[in-house]
Amino acid sequence: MAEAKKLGGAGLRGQVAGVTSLCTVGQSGAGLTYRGYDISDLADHAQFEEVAYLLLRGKLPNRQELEDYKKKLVSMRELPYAVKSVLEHIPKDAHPMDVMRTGCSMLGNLETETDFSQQDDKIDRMLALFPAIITYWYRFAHEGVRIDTASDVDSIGGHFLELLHGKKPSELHERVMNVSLILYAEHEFNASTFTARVCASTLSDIHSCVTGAIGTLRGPLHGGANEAAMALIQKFQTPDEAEKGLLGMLERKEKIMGFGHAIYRESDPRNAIIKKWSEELAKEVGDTVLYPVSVRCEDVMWREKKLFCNADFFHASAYHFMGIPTELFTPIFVMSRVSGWTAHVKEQRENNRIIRPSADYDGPADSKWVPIDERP
Ligand SMILES: CC(=O)SCCNC(=O)CCNC(=O)[C@H](O)C(C)(C)COP(=O)(O)OP(=O)(O)OC[C@H]1O[C@@H](n2cnc3c(N)ncnc32)[C@H](O)[C@@H]1OP(=O)(O)O
Ligand SMILES: O=C([O-])CC(=O)C(=O)O
Repeated sequence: MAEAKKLGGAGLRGQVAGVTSLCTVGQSGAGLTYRGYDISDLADHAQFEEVAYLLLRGKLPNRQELEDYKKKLVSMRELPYAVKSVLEHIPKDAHPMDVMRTGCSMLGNLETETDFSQQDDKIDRMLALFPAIITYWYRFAHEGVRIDTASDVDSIGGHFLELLHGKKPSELHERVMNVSLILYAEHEFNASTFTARVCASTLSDIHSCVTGAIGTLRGPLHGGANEAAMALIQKFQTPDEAEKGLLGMLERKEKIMGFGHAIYRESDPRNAIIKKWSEELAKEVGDTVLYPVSVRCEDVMWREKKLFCNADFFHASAYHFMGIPTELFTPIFVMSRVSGWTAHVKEQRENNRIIRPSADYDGPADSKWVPIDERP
């Protein structure tokens, strides 16, 4: 019984649950790779669309292939009328991750994957449309405007910023979005990806796999941590205040969002990359509070608990400096991770057996049936 309880609380940590050729996480010497490419090389040199192609088509595109792929994605940006109509009926105070989940699910009703040979087109359509789904709803709910979701900004990150702010983004902001989408694209058997693979293993359709994954990513222990990290850093006016506040939280055994990781033990390689961009953006906007507060949080957590920032922590300030509302942080994660989720769905489909582990039973034995009127 005690053994079963221990297992139940272990979150399958350390169990190998399948095989992938998409990504390695936490291997010494190379913290994170996508199909063997180091994350810092990809963040320094690649476009997000190039990385999506790598994950989904199995190799880096050549110049012509990348150009064609980007053109295809740009051509798929028109939101169907029925999706717009559903989005217009979602209340202003809905959680944007619920909007993403509903938008994806509605798309699945309109453009159902009836045959797996359609998977690449369905996936590309989601990649192309997710920025429009969230910004169409957000701007309609908050400003009462029906935005035109077509645009000639050809990057997915730049397109999102343009739809959100109603103007072309600066080169710096488009670059940071690009890096951010690359960092979030893929991460082996994390909870949301595993959800997508379990769904795929039943031979379900691609929109169901992604809808389930969005629901899993929403939680604050996973993708939702970037929003929770923002709420944390905004509580403090100075680094000293942040230090005092964090020490109190640690004493009360509260979880500090944006810190720690299920696999990495010493650092999350994505942190140094997004931290650098957050610093650059802080300089651009003349911030003297959020960035120094974030750095102090990082120092205190390492000094006190040997806990390090994960990918989410410095994303909070970086997104904030680009004028992105906090509640849209996790939907950006969706715009990116849909590439990783669907690459895993494709991989699962290539060598499928329904995923069905076992459980150790620790409930009562030999329960005797009691008629309803005789129950206490
Ligand atoms: C993109 C992503 O999804 S990254 C993850 C985003 N999530 C967060 O930032 C939420 C905050 N972090 C956490 O809750 C956890 O670190 C998780 C969920 C990411 C990983 O959970 P686990 O694998 O269970 O963590 P781990 O085994 O390393 O925990 C070791 C100890 O450190 C503690 N700890 C871990 N993270 C934190 C944290 N952020 N704040 C305070 N304590 C923490 C745990 O409670 C545990 O303490 P215990 O032994 O007294 O129970
Ligand atoms: O791998 C995990 O458990 C969580 C994570 O960092 C991610 O999904 O990017």
